[in-house]
Amino acid sequence: MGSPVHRVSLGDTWSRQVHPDIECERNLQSFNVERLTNILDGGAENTALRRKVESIIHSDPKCSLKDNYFMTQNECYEAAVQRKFHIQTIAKCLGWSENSPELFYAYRAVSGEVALNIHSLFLKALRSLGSEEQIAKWAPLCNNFQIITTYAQTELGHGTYLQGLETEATYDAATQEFVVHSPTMTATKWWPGDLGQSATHALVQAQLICSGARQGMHAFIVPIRSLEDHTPLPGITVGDIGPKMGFDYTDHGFLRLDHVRIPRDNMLSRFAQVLPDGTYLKPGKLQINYLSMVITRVNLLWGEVTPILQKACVIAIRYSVIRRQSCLRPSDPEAKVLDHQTQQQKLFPQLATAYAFHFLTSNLLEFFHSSYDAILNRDFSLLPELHALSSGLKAMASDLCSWGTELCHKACGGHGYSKLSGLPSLVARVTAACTYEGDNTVLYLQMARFLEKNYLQAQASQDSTSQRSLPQSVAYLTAPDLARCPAQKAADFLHPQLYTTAWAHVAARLIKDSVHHLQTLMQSGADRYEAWNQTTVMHVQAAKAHCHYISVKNFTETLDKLENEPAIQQVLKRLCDLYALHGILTNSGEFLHDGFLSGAQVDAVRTAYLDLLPLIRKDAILLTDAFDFTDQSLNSALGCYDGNVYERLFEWAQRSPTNTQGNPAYEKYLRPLLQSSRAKL
Ligand SMILES: CCCCCCCCCCCCCCCC(=O)SCCNC(=O)CCNC(=O)[C@H](O)C(C)(C)COP(=O)(O)OP(=O)(O)OC[C@H]1O[C@@H](n2cnc3c(N)ncnc32)[C@H](O)[C@@H]1OP(=O)(O)O
Ligand SMILES: Cc1cc2nc3c(=O)[nH]c(=O)nc-3n(C[C@H](O)[C@H](O)[C@H](O)COP(=O)(O)OP(=O)(O)OC[C@H]3O[C@@H](n4cnc5c(N)ncnc54)[C@H](O)[C@@H]3O)c2cc1C
Repeated sequence: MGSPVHRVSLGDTWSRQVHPDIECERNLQSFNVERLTNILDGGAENTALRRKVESIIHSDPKCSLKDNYFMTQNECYEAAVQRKFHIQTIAKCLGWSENSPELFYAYRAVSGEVALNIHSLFLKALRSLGSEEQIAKWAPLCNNFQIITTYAQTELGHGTYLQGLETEATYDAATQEFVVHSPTMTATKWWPGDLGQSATHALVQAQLICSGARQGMHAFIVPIRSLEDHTPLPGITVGDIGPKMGFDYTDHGFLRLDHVRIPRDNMLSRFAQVLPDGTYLKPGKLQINYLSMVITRVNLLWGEVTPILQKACVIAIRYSVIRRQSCLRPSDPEAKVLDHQTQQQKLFPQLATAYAFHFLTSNLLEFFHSSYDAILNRDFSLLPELHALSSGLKAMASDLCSWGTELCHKACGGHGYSKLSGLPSLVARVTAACTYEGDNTVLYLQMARFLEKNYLQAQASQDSTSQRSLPQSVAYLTAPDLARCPAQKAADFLHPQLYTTAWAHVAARLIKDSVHHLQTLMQSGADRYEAWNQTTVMHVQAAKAHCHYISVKNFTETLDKLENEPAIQQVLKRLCDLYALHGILTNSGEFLHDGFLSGAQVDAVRTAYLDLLPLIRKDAILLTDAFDFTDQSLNSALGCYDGNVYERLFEWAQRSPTNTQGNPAYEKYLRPLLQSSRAKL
């Protein structure tokens, strides 16, 4: 069993007791929390390893997140570099390698708040786009931090439309070099993380120009700062882009290149090559150069986006059993706010989503691992499905995690607005995920294009004798469809088969409608481009419904695998039911539209949904404990395991420099103001 000592980890001398209002929530365990933690970790041995790593990291004060909330942007950055440095030192001592679970757990322990995150993204890009020789040359330099790297793709003028990138890499056969150049102001690289103050090398995505022909976006390794004294190299203008909504600990930067020469070998050449004489060997499809984005989208969902919502749920739900407000009946003591039905209705769908996305992203990661090696070896058969899934699910997960984290912050009332709750920084961080690594609308549209193609293929194979099977995630497009939902009472909506089929029905209808609308516009004379733009709102809706279907189906399949864990299966089934039904209620128009559900059936969904809330309420704290975040990684005065919210909030506020530095405005403005009014008293 994980001892509570592990979780009561802040070690505050005044906090020896767990608050009785949270302690009583843990008295009646309807399932084994430790076992659920093991399932979430992918095995008891992983839980043990994670806790071992956490105790190493937390025992080093240099890795602490304490007082982060009182720092300026520069102080945050410096502290994040210090944490990175110390984690690397520990990793070196203990032999934790680049992609080891130990390093992943170490970053989780410090909530990912380290500098040089994009350095790892560079490595992932190198491993996917670089030749074996290039990997052998550059990876060890990165791993040993002999160089610090960034991924410089986005420009002032373009982030989404990669074909519009303006940075040029022109091959000079006479010297066998590329000349990398920013021809315009808008070609300036803008946003790359670790670029502002840290990186010595950038992976610059630029338009390859070879023998006068433009060949599209390719990746080039460009040295940008001296390895001697860190000053910008000739031809390089580099700096920080200034204050942002969040991510203070990351130095997002800008970069201008003035005819910077790099050797021919610095173009990553797993899929495309320029020979010494300037002959260009095509990679097949240009978009294979986008592979590193697929990898990053999948990894970010697992390592960044989903854990943020999980943490927000832990903080808001723990706080909601300590916070008391109003009496449910006049004679009662004040109620825990979590006992208000509306509070449950705010928080439990977020908790259900956090679990749904944990299992969903874990599955996506598995699909990624099973197809990645084949892709590297130029078998691209699974790439379209992987690209569509990683795009669509990135968009859905970051949208819903962002929405849910914001809701958790609002559900904590005034204290949720304090940075000391930990929630504002989580909101700021997860909001960025809706934009970075591809704007969500744009990514939904990538998924929609895949859906359109497969829908048309499904239609074609129905009309012909040759049946070509569809990718697994869209196989339902050929399955028989019910026109009406057979449910007769609320309890019928608690059958996973029933609500999964309902989601499949809605997704298939929206895909069909969007494709038909597109075709109708084209038949009436619009060209494909115009017709596509006129139907993109419908395509996004269809892609969202499809992603929702995938997530519901995945959650139900996860439950099926838990047959040997009946208590855990039962508690997770409630979350799965809630996730699916919440989705139906918030999109009820789509289910009513063609009469698949009647008004009475939507009422029955609502009844089933509301009946789930008190059942989940009993287990709510245990379900948040099961995520097993340490207090240090939560870094929240509201969310600690022991529930001593008010004492901690008060104590942390005392540490604000504002309380010790004196008030410079007093002498200059307040005193004169007060004194001028005193004369009139
Ligand atoms: C890591 C560990 C975590 C731990 C915790 C760390 C802390 C966490 C810190 C936060 C870290 C933030 C890190 C942010 C780092 C950035 O933000 S880096 C910059 C990311 N930028 C983007 O994502 C740009 C988005 N834009 C795009 O991807 C492309 O421009 C678009 C939207 C796909 C369009 O491209 P296009 O060339 O116009 O292509 P398009 O005509 O749409 O499609 C042509 C074909 O290519 C296919 N295609 C398009 N893209 C792809 C692709 N990627 N693959 C395969 N096929 C593709 C299409 O499906 C289509 O196929 P067909 O239909 O023809 O069969
Ligand atoms: C915190 C953070 C970290 C980042 N880190 C990096 C990094 O390390 N390296 C890097 O290179 N970049 C990085 N970026 C940049 C990021 O990848 C881009 O901002 C992102 O890809 C979105 O592109 P954009 O800014 O050009 O948005 P735009 O495309 O200009 O989006 C503006 C609006 O236009 C809409 N739009 C654009 N195109 C279409 C279309 N085809 N169809 C419909 N609607 C459209 C969008 O939906 C959006 O509403 C980072 C950004 C942030 C915020």
